[in-house]
Amino acid sequence: MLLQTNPYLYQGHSDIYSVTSHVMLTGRGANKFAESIGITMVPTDKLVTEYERKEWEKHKKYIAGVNEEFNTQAHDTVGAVALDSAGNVACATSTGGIRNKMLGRVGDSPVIGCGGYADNISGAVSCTGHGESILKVTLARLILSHVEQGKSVEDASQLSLQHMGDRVQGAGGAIVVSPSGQWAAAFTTKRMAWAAAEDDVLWFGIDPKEKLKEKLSL
Ligand SMILES: NC(=O)C[C@H](N)C(=O)O
Repeated sequence: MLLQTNPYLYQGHSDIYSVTSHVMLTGRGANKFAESIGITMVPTDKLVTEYERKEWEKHKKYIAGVNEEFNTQAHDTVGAVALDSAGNVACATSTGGIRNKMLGRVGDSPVIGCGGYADNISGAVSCTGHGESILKVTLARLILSHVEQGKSVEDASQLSLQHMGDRVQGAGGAIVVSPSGQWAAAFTTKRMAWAAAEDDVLWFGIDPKEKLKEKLSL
């Protein structure tokens, strides 16, 4: 399913290599490509829920609202990072973006190195939070640069989120996994719902410093 006019990142799609060596398409070109590989097109209004329509009515002032909101609240981005038994890492980031954005706004989520990054040398990251801030500091790549310089995934995430707060006053969160299986879920927003499956244990949390665990029945 493709939201019309949304940027469509198709890196990793199995059909891409037979079509082009580009890694990102947007707008009309993305729609044409999606159609050509059989992705179902739906009208934009079919993706608008009643709840979101009401929230949009409430938050019509973009400039005043958006940064503060991201600095305090959790949002709707869904991210995943994974490591397989052969040592391959992967990331995925999907978002509804932000409310009341300008036509043409591109957030961090589809931009490589910002909303996500994966490299078998250093690991995989998926980010959430204030997109403009994440773009300015290239958050996903920044975290992995710290990992490449010897920091643990936990320290690398904390340092990078701290840097984003200091330099551009933006809040956010990240999940990270390294090729050796170290992982972290870090955030500077008030809350971030996260979970991690490691062997037969499920780790999860939502508030700062919360780290609960449950044995999985496999
Ligand atoms: N909920 C989010 O994380 C929003 C996303 N990062 C954006 O700014 O588009």
